[in-house]
Amino acid sequence: MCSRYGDKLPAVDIFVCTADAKIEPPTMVINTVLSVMSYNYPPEKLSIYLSDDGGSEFTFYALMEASQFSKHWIPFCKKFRVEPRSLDFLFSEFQQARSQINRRMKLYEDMKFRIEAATEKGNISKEVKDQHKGFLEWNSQVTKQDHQSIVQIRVSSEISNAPIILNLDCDMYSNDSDAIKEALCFFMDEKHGHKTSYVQHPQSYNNITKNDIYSNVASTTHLIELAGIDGYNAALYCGTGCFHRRESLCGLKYSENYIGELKNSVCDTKKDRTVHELEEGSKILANCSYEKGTQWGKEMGLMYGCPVEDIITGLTIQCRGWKPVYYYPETRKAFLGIAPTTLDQALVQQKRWSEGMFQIFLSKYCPFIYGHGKIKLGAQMGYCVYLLWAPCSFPTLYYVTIPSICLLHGVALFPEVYEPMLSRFANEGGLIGSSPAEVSKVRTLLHCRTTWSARFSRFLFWVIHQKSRISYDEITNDLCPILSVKQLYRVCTLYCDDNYNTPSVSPDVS
Ligand SMILES: O=c1ccn([C@@H]2O[C@H](COP(=O)(O)OP(=O)(O)O[C@H]3O[C@H](CO)[C@@H](O)[C@H](O)[C@H]3O)[C@@H](O)[C@H]2O)c(=O)[nH]1
Repeated sequence: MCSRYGDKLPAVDIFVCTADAKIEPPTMVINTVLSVMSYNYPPEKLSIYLSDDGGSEFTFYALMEASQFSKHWIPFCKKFRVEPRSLDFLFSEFQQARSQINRRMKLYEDMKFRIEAATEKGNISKEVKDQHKGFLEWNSQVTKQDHQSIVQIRVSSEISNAPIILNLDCDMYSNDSDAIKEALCFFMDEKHGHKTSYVQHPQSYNNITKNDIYSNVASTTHLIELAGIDGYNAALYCGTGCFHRRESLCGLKYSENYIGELKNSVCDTKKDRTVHELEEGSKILANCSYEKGTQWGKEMGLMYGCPVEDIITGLTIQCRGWKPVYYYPETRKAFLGIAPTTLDQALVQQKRWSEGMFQIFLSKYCPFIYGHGKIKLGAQMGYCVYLLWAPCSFPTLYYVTIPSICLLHGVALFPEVYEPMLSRFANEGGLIGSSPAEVSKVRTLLHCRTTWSARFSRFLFWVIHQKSRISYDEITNDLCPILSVKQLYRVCTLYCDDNYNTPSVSPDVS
């Protein structure tokens, strides 16, 4: 792609967001930042932003360390084509490559030690603080909830204004250094590229446990549901691992006249302004009060006011006429994150998601209302697979509890079999046309005083026999592995009473 488009490749802004230095350790955050800094992409076209809602000076310090470390790390990655470019992962997984990476590993471990020691102590030494004037922003009045502006999306419009934006959670590192180029293939497609608003990657994890009891792999979601909904041009925006077209994210409506040129823009304003001027200008934009009375959070940028702002944002973009793409690369996942591994983490996450999605269903953003006439019916229904997670928990709960309890207590799950039903089953089983003696045998079978499940099992066995016209011996010896009738047979023999003793001899069915 670089050789084909050369200088015409668009600039890309990458946003990593973090919120709490305790839950999201600064070393993890810089792992993500360093992994995206080392993309195989012209460095002058890449701008990386870290949004720290918690305003932690430890994260700031970690970034400062990372910027020093990157001078050793990025050239090394590019020279030896290291994959993936997440330090923690690489150093823990590829012990055999130690000799090659020993020097970087030592540098990294020293840096990690310094950052962790400062975080643990809750204090950054004066010596370190003197190295960067940024530390002056932190004083005794600064708290997690109330601090000066750090970075917001619209800030990048002041600084780099790239036409493509990648947004990432801080625990989601880049696992494929060519991911930007792959995503650009969609945006730069000559036929359909101009309609593409975003390219969403699945949310995959690198800490999947052996039994994956919280179902973090989510194969059904990733390989079937999201891919299926994409067939209706309605890829869901999942909040991370997503490449956006800046214009569509900032509220532009798609129209047939839209050319969709990805201008290699570096904001004009940047050229004549000093770093200090840019910084001051950005602070105004980043302040929460900037968006009061504007369309930010309503029509522009991410939609606020809902725990799953990403789903709503994706829906509104699609309703403005854009066609997003869901991309599941088969060879190498583009991003890997950290999945919840304990019950409380999993419950909190699932509860927040299902609550937030049900809120959307009940709000004016319900896809059947908001999306009516704007997106396809299949897409509206596809959204509801997720938006109705919360109420779907009731039937799910029923299916996992009630049948198990019934089976344990020998209670019938289905109504008792009675005469009109029998004729239907008999038809299915090929009994119609059988001799009266045969039919009578089945009747006896169904009405003998054993448990309901035994009767039903015996009946199934009979149906197989009738359908296939082969002997019981053949069924049990040859077809058991395929049809699993052996268990059925056992159940039959166990519950067989005097009225009917099929399993031992093959009845005459001629
Ligand atoms: O006030 C906040 C809260 C969270 N975050 C960051 O947002 C990301 C996701 O938050 P998290 O609490 O880890 O939520 P998850 O449930 O793991 O996130 C998934 O679900 C969210 C809601 O749909 C999406 O926003 C996320 O992108 C998606 O990964 C993390 O990097 C946080 O640091 C902030 O920047 N500010």
